[in-house]
This record gives sequence, C-alpha cells and structure tokens, in this order.
Amino acid sequence: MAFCCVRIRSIHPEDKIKDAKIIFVVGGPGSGKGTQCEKVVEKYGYTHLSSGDLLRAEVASGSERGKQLQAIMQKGELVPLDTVLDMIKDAMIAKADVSKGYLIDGYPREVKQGEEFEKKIGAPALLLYIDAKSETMVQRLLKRGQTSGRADDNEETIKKRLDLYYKATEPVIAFYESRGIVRKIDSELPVDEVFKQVSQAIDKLK
Ligand SMILES: Nc1ccn([C@@H]2O[C@H](COP(=O)(O)OP(=O)(O)OP(=O)(O)O)[C@@H](O)[C@H]2O)c(=O)n1
Ligand SMILES: Nc1nc2c(ncn2[C@@H]2O[C@H](COP(=O)(O)OP(=O)(O)O)[C@@H](O)[C@H]2O)c(=O)[nH]1
Ligand SMILES: [Mg+2]
Repeated sequence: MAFCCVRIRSIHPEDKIKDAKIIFVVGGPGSGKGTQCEKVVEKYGYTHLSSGDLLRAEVASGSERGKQLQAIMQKGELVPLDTVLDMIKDAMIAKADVSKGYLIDGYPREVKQGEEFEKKIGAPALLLYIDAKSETMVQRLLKRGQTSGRADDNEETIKKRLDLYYKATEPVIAFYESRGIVRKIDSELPVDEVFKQVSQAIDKLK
C-alpha cells in the first residue's frame, strides 16, 4: 500500500538564526566596544546587540524584572545568565530577516555565558578583544559619566566592574584563543585607528 507522506516540520524561531554570522565583542568597561560597534554597523550592516543596552531598556520599561536588574547593575554585578541570553536570543530572532550578521557586545561576561550561548544559539566566527589599559578605561568612564546618566558610571561601581572584568571576563578570551578566533584590538589609539584594525579582522571573515 502506498503512503503519501507530508512531512510536517515544526518551525522553531531559533532556526532563523542557526547559521548566522556571529561576532563577540569583548573588552573591559569603557574600552570602546560600543563606539566600534556603531562604526561596524555603518560600514558592514551588521546588527549591534549590546547586552548592557538590552538590560537598560528593560530597566527603563519600569517592569518588576527591570527593578531587580537595576539593583544588580548598580552594584556592578552580573545579572542571571538566562535573563541576558534570552534577551539576546529574542533580539536576534527579531532581526533575522534583515541582518547580515550580529555583533554581540558585552557578552559573554564569563566562560559559562559563552558555553550557554553556543548551546542555545550558535558558535561565534570571531571574537574582537577590545583592549585598553585600566587607567584609560577609568578615565573614559568618568568622562562618559558626566553625560551618560548611567547609574553605574561612578567611581565606586567602575572599580567593581573592572575587578569583575579581570576576574570573570578575561578568561573568556583565553577560552576562545584556543580556537584561533580571537583578534586583539589596541584600543588606546584614536577611534579611527582602532576601527582600521577592526575592519581588517572583519574583512578576513569573508
Ligand atoms: N552580559 C551582561 C551584560 C551586562 N550586565 C550588567 O549590565 C551592566 C552594564 O553592562 P554594559 O553596558 O555592558 O557595561 P560595561 O561593559 O561595563 O560597559 P559599557 O557600557 O561601557 O560597555 C554590567 O555591569 C552588569 O551589571 C550583565 O550582568 N551581563
Ligand atoms: N580616545 C578614545 N576614546 C574612546 C575610544 N573609544 C571609545 N572612547 C570613549 O570612551 C568612552 C567609552 O566608550 P564606549 O564605546 O561606551 O565603551 P564600552 O564601555 O566598551 O562600550 C566613550 O566616552 C568614548 O567616547 C578610542 O578609541 N579612543
Ligand atoms: Mg557599551
């Protein structure tokens, strides 16, 4: 007896991003991640997702979850991994039809965050390591704090964010170095010089 089979495949929203080109942008607070990402968006049409910005948008919405997040961010601590990851994933899916690739800025903050991202979303093709000296980062953040209105751009929280960066986030770079996808960017130079290095790294991806 012949069967006529219609295969019904469930469509998961995740399928839309499973082959996406992903760049992790990692560096200390104030190292210049956001500044460089904006320039990449302009030149390459990538979608920029700053995990910090996504969290701040949730805080600004005034939701109950936002209130809990604000308390954590004000202390310079890390919010629960699943919260950030779900936000990134949803934002990626929302842009899937128009995106040439994704810049994931400020994530992973710790090795575990990277591992979970790969399980739920996919592997990065490149990690841009935006490197600046800690004194440089502090100076930039204090200057940014004069106008940013960010509750965490103050001397006390900056110190905590830097400590956490060296303790939790730097190991992320070593983790991906073993895969050969890390490009170290000297972010002490003027913005356009920094961007030349970033462009070279992205051009090599094609
Ligand atoms: N993956 C992430 C990203 C951000 N945060 C929280 O959000 C705050 C601000 O994050 P972000 O905007 O990325 O700040 P920095 O990287 O410190 O600095 P910048 O905005 O200057 O990039 C962090 O201190 C942390 O509390 C987090 O917990 N987990
Ligand atoms: N001199 C100089 N300043 C920079 C450079 N990149 C960023 N800044 C400044 O440093 C501050 C922090 O930059 P931002 O992009 O917000 O860094 P992020 O915290 O890593 O996202 C901002 O006030 C920028 O204007 C750079 O390459 N050179
Ligand atoms: Mg930023």
